[in-house]
Amino acid sequence: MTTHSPEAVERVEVDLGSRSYPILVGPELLATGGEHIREVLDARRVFVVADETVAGLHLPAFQRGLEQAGLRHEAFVVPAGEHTKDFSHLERLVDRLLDAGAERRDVVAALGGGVVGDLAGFAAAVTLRGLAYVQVPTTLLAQVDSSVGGKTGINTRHGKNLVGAFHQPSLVLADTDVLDTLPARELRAGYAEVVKYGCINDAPFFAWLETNGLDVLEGRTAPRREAIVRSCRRKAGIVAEDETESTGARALLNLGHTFAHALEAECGYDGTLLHGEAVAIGLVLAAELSAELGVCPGADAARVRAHLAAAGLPTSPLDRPAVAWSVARLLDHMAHDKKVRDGRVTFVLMRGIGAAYLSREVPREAVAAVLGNALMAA
Ligand SMILES: NC(=O)c1ccc[n+]([C@@H]2O[C@H](COP(=O)([O-])OP(=O)(O)OC[C@H]3O[C@@H](n4cnc5c(N)ncnc54)[C@H](O)[C@@H]3O)[C@@H](O)[C@H]2O)c1
Ligand SMILES: O=C(O)C(=O)C[C@@H](O)[C@H](O)[C@H](O)COP(=O)(O)O
Ligand SMILES: [Zn+2]
Repeated sequence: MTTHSPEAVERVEVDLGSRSYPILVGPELLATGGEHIREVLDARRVFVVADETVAGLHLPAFQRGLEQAGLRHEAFVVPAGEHTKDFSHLERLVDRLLDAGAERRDVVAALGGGVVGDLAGFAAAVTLRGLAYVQVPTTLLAQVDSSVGGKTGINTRHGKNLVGAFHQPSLVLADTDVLDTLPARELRAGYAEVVKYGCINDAPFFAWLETNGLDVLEGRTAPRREAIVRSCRRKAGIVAEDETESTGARALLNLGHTFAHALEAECGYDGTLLHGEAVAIGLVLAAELSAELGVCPGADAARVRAHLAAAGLPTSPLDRPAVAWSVARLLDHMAHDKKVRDGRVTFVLMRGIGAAYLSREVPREAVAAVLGNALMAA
């Protein structure tokens, strides 16, 4: 086994006063996870939540690390996939924590992708009115986005992430080695959220991705770590400015998501569109809506589409031709967006790559026109 120097691990701080925490990014963090947990928490016992796939691949290494650090632990395995982010699995998980005699000094560890992170984080938020938890993200998406910032929750029949809580983790351990087992489709899906940061407020990062994106996807160590660290820095900065999405800054992280959540809801979370794939299409539609409204150069919208396509991501709902897409139904889903105020959806638009902003002035007809164009066969 290769051993890496401690310098190979980079540290990003999420600065939230008493709720601040570090994100560690680098190799072998599963093996050293127990020690890192001990550095930040006086843990009595660690309840590890993982889905079946991740449990088979990475749970033993994480458990060994906990044992080496002298931490007692217990594992709860949940089914893989978006359907697990629901009331029934939340209830089961909370019951299992209580059956195991959870106490306030126990810690939940979410070992997995965004589904496990959101579900286990929410279970931690509500069990005994709040257990500490650590995020151990194992997908690219979770390492660059869902493990950071404390949004936890589940989907309901009304839509995506509609029940949840802001509950910050005490530590994020992003072990870059675990990405070696991640299927290529999942890796690409996570890459869409990386591109999102470039679109929001980091045009040089977007340009860097245009040059280095394929290296990131192919797993070259330095560019991959650079992309993860830079994404975490961007997200940490925005979260520190507006932890609970109350001033508007954090809503920028929702770029592309008003469309994405509607697309996911329309597919019934059945895996036709992964979250990151829906975000890729959503980024293109948000850029095209901005161009349609005359606020964003068409050339920038074209760059967003071209880069996501070059990364092998879908850029149009028609990339999933088996779905009977309908503009009216997508608009209905958007009406449940959490950014609705007085019945109007707040959109995240772009004045160009790296210049996202919020607008409450987007006419429904413009959104319908962009969706209509997207659903017209090429
Ligand atoms: N809380 C937030 O801020 C936030 C941000 C972005 C996305 N999300 C949520 O995250 C979810 C999507 O997360 P995701 O894309 O990580 O999906 P996921 O958690 O479903 O993981 C994707 C698949 O990869 C498998 N997997 C995970 N790690 C693996 C590994 N190392 N090797 C092999 N297989 C592995 C999983 O078993 C699963 O089948 C969505 O529910 C989305 O809403 C939340
Ligand atoms: O952390 C945030 O804030 C985000 O918006 C990140 C998104 O990538 C993520 O998909 C998030 O779960 C969406 O949040 P929601 O509040 O729109 O459900
Ligand atoms: Zn997202």
